[in-house]
Amino acid sequence: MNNVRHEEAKLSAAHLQKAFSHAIPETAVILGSGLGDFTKIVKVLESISYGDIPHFPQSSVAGHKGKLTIAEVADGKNVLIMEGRFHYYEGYTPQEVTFPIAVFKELGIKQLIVSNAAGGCNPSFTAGDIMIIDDHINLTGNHPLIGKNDDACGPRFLDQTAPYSPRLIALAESLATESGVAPKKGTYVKMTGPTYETRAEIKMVQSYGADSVGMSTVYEVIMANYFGMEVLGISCITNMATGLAKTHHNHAAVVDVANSVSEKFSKWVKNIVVAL
Ligand SMILES: O=P(O)(O)O[C@@H]1C[C@H](O)[C@@H](CO)O1
Ligand code: HPA
Repeated sequence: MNNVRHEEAKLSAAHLQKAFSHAIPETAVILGSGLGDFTKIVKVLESISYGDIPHFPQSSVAGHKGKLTIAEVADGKNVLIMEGRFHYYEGYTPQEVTFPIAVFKELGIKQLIVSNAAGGCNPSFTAGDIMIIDDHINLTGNHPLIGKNDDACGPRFLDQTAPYSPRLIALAESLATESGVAPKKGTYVKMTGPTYETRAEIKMVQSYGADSVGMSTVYEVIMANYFGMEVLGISCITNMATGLAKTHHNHAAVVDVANSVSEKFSKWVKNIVVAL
């Protein structure tokens, strides 16, 4: 089996190009759990439900709306927004999780801003912090590029020296203060979920250098790297990770904290998109 569902991605992209009345922007944003309020500070132009896009998977997680939206961030500057993503723990294969990225490639997306809700593993963090992802660890035991490689799509052996664009990180940092954020920077570890981690697992990932831990993002970033997109990754630290937190975890609390930082996160991301 091919690692990229190229023909299906082409069909989805062709459908979207016809269905959207606006031109497809060059920048896309994936909104993590509870970060959907980004659409409230931009001018939404039009949306298409995932269910109406051929071959697209469906979102099943609270805090993930399940539509693809074109919005205006400034005069003449639009962005494509994925309101909800797909997770490995939902039963999707890594190829299904990253299918939207293959569609983005067909749509001509050049920059991808990917966000998530995550647990903080770095003891200097607190819930409500925002972290620029500057590296990641894939601890899932699976990988979206496994399968027969089509060299026309991307290389068989993909370099991962800088999965997150130094240019976009510098841009995000330069716009932080005026956007009202003081971002941390660090390494995001992707576990499969759907359980939150045990105390021992968090000790293990801390020893690996993890600053945040979550259940998404990395497959999407690998696929975007494969297609040569520039990637910016942002974790919203919704809770301190297991063993560092004073309370037990639950998804409603994760979404609540993400909602509470959503305003400054959104302002920052909007400023970044405008500056691109
Ligand atoms: O989609 P993201 O990574 O933002 O969502 C996180 C990980 C799980 O889906 C969920 C756990 O609360 O939030
Ligand atoms: N662990 C994994 N995923 C998460 C967490 C966490 O503590 N918080 C939000 N998403």
